[in-house]
Amino acid sequence: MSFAPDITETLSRARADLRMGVPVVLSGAHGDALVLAAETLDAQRLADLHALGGAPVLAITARRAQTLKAVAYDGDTARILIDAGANLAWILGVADPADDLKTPMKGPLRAARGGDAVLHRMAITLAKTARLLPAVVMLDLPDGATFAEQNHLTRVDAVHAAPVLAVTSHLNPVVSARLPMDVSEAGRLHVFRPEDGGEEHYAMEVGHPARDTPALVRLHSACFTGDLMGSLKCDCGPQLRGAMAQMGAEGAGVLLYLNQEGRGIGLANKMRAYSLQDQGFDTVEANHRLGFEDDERDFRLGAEILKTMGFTAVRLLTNNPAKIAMMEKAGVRVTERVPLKVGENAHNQAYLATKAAKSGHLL
Ligand SMILES: Nc1nc2c(ncn2[C@@H]2O[C@H](COP(=O)(O)OP(=O)(O)OP(=O)(O)O)[C@@H](O)[C@H]2O)c(=O)[nH]1
Ligand SMILES: [Zn+2]
Repeated sequence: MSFAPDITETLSRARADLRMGVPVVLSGAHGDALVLAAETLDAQRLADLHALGGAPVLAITARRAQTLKAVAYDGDTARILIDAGANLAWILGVADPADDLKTPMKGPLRAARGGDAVLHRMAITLAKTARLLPAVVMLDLPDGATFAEQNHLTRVDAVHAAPVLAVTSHLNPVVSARLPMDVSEAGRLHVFRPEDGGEEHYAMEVGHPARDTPALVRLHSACFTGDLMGSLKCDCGPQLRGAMAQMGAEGAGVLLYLNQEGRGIGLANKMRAYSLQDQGFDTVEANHRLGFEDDERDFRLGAEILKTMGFTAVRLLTNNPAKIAMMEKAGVRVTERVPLKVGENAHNQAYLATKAAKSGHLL
């Protein structure tokens, strides 16, 4: 018998630790490393890290490295060398593009070449899934197990973690209850909870959609600013209400409300992206400067919820062909794309044009 956390639970702990600024230890096939998220690093822990000696690096994505004109020897990842004199401001300056234009010269940045970046890549994935900036300070450890034990740190077995990080966590239905709404009095809200301790997602069932014919479905990604604040920078609010209205008018449908704020980068990072957009970058460039891909969402979880609810074919309300492709790949047939073109205004015209030009959205 063991009450010890399994690998999925240990990964969840590691994310929580990184968010708090507590280091974690990654143990791989060829060595161990101490990991700290750049965003939550403080001066004391940085001083402690320097005191350990060795050669710490700041692992960033190739996207961020490109902006900084650093060489990504590891393909999608770059290991930037941290000099003994590097202070917190320098590390944050490399990790966070907020002041790129004000203080463009952070380098020249030197990147590590030898060895591999398996643990670094995994640490960046952990930071991303913890909704932090994708930048982590790392130091090789001769004996990670002992170090973790002595310092009471979470230690992740990277070999076991890799396959877990590659798939979406299984979602369990938690509860559903009747929810009369303005678009339909016959509403039912279902809550789904992932096994990895991540954010819950919701399915809003409108009316009583049949399971044996394609249902009208919308996969909606959370947008606090658009859905709730009436932001004019995007079209999310009108899309949410438009989809609900259409389901109400047809008498049936399912709206999945997926908590993937900011195309999966979280609200804090989305606001960082907005700040870059105010400096003249478009929505895609802003994500790249932060070190993210254009779209970090995983729509497989939407497909999983639909299948759990008994839907195998849908009429999908979207302008995004990537959503259709992901649904089909995940085993949900899309029999029809139902366009959802609402909410264009003077503030979001350029944003919608960028999504059409760079992300393949249908106009
Ligand atoms: N990173 C980032 N996310 C944004 C920005 N503007 C809106 N978002 C997020 O983008 C997502 C919009 O998602 P959706 O409307 O579901 O998806 P879509 O890809 O636009 O596709 P359809 O609306 O289905 O055509 C939400 O998670 C928003 O929070 C932005 O400038 N940067
Ligand atoms: Zn939005």
